[in-house]
Amino acid sequence: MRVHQNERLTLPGSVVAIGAFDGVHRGHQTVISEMVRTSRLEAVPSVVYTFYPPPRAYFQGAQILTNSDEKIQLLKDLGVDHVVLARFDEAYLQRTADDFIKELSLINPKAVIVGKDFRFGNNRAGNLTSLRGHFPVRSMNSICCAKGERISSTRIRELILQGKKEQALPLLGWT
Ligand SMILES: Cc1cc2nc3c(=O)[nH]c(=O)nc-3n(C[C@H](O)[C@H](O)[C@H](O)COP(=O)(O)O)c2cc1C
Ligand SMILES: Nc1ncnc2c1ncn2[C@@H]1O[C@H](COP(=O)(O)OP(=O)(O)OP(=O)(O)O)[C@@H](O)[C@H]1O
Repeated sequence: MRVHQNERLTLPGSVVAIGAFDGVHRGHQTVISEMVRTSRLEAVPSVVYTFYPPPRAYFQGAQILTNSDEKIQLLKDLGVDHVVLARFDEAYLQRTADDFIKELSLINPKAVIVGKDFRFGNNRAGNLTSLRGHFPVRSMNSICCAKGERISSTRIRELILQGKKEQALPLLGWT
């Protein structure tokens, strides 16, 4: 697996999943495994485009579940070919939705996998509709825990803050 920081990745074809992926929890693992499977079917490399620090940590001071090294190792274990680790800072936030679309165009995605409420670009101007104007976009159904709740980094952070680590660990699902 190759990690790209502060450099533009260029590929003739790819399948890409975009998101914070903080904790690389069981929901993320399902999304990424499915993305890797699709990339193999399409015979193109798999790419995870992620941010560090996670946007929620940057904006809301949320606890970070995995530092960048831990996140990279977990992504490697899932069979990902390339990780773009965008440094999420004041300069990055200035990039427009068009800038982001241009950057994604460099990897010629055959599929872009994002959450249903994904926003991108300065002032969160880009959304699923604008992304769909340029690439085939997919969202996955929610992976839920045994109690039926959607697994999320936010839920796991809450459990850890409440001292319920024994409930958080199965949601992270690291083995
Ligand atoms: C190029 C780029 C610029 C962004 N600029 C802003 C911004 O100005 N304000 C903001 O609240 N979020 C900004 N974001 C963050 C997104 O709103 C969002 O948190 C991020 O894409 C992570 O998606 P996720 O929440 O689905 O994991 C930007 C994201 C990207 C990719
Ligand atoms: N439980 C889940 N089931 C299916 N897909 C998920 C699940 N959790 C996250 N994803 C997907 O993983 C990608 C990255 O999501 P993100 O990092 O925003 O996760 P999150 O756990 O919802 O984070 P947060 O709670 O901090 O908002 C998105 O495509 C999102 O839809």
